[in-house]
Amino acid sequence: MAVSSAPGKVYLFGEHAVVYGEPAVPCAIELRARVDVEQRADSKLRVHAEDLSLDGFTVEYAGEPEGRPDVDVSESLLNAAMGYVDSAIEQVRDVTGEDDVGFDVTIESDIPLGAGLGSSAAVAVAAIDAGTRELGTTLEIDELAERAYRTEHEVQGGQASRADTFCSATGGAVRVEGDDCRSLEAPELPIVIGFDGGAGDTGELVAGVRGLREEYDFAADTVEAIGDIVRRGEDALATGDIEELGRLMNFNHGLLSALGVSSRTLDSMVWAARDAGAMGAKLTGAGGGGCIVSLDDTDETETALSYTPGCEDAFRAELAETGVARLE
Ligand SMILES: Nc1ncnc2c1ncn2[C@@H]1O[C@H](COP(=O)(O)OP(=O)(O)O)[C@@H](O)[C@H]1O
Ligand SMILES: C[C@@](O)(CCOP(=O)(O)O)CC(=O)O
Ligand SMILES: [Mg+2]
Repeated sequence: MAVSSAPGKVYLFGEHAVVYGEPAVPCAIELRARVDVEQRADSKLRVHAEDLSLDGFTVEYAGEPEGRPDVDVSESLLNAAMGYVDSAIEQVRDVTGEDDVGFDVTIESDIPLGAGLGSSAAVAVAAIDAGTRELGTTLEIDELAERAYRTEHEVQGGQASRADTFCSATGGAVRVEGDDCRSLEAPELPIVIGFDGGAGDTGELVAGVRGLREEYDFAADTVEAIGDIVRRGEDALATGDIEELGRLMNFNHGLLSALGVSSRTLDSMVWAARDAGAMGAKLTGAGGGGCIVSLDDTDETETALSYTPGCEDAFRAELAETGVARLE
């Protein structure tokens, strides 16, 4: 058996715009997905994922050729739920050339699903890493990140950036622009996360922004303006100017909101954080529901969020210096 874990992330800046070639700066956090992979004697794929629930069902499912799990949900919901693991295993088969190999896969994760903290990327990175190692191949980190990106690209309907997967594979703060992926020096950041208990569908939200961008020049300009914010944000990170980082995060949230990917609860958590004195607050990830990220070195934001209607959980997040971890 091989076991790997990989971290989730928050976006300091640049989600969505990064899909269209603008830069983004995500930052890995100490919430991890752990994936155990064991080769089977046959070619079946059996996935045990306790945290994955569909309309209240916890799913244990056998992938092809055993077919779909026996739950009463639509095919599209099922594909959204199962797609990342299925596709990660396809990458393992492709990279090793062992097309008929079967696996038992067990996933345990601290990262809420679909909440903008990059659970999909962490699961893809850890699954591909453990799956390839189980077959005796240890991938370089860049190759692992690239393979995990292909998984996100496929499941998100051909629309994905390398940001989440590179960040999860390498850890730390990173900068991604197209296929240029690099690690960044970052000061210690007082990150506080608010979670509304909900989720958004990344593929759908990305498609929504794409539609706006094609329909309206000013939406395309908004995407470019997010790129400008990221470039200024990089300067602020380099000089350790956390107040400026906060102001830029606020601006970034406004533009994401204009692109239609915020929600009432994300907005109310953002405002609760700002009212409590956070230096900045914005949604993180695809949006629609899920998490906000804010910067505050006092306890005020965490406390205010915990009393904010719609906020289910508020917690401080540490930067994860380690990306993929090879545990067994
Ligand atoms: N613990 C898990 N077990 C199984 N699949 C998971 C797990 N965590 C995430 N996933 C996969 O990732 C998907 C969520 O990814 P996504 O919508 O991109 O949101 P995010 O990456 O922000 O969490 C889930 O629908 C599921 O396919
Ligand atoms: C919206 C996007 O920029 C980030 C999605 O992040 P998450 O899956 O919501 O954690 C999409 C992408 O970069 O592939
Ligand atoms: Mg994702």
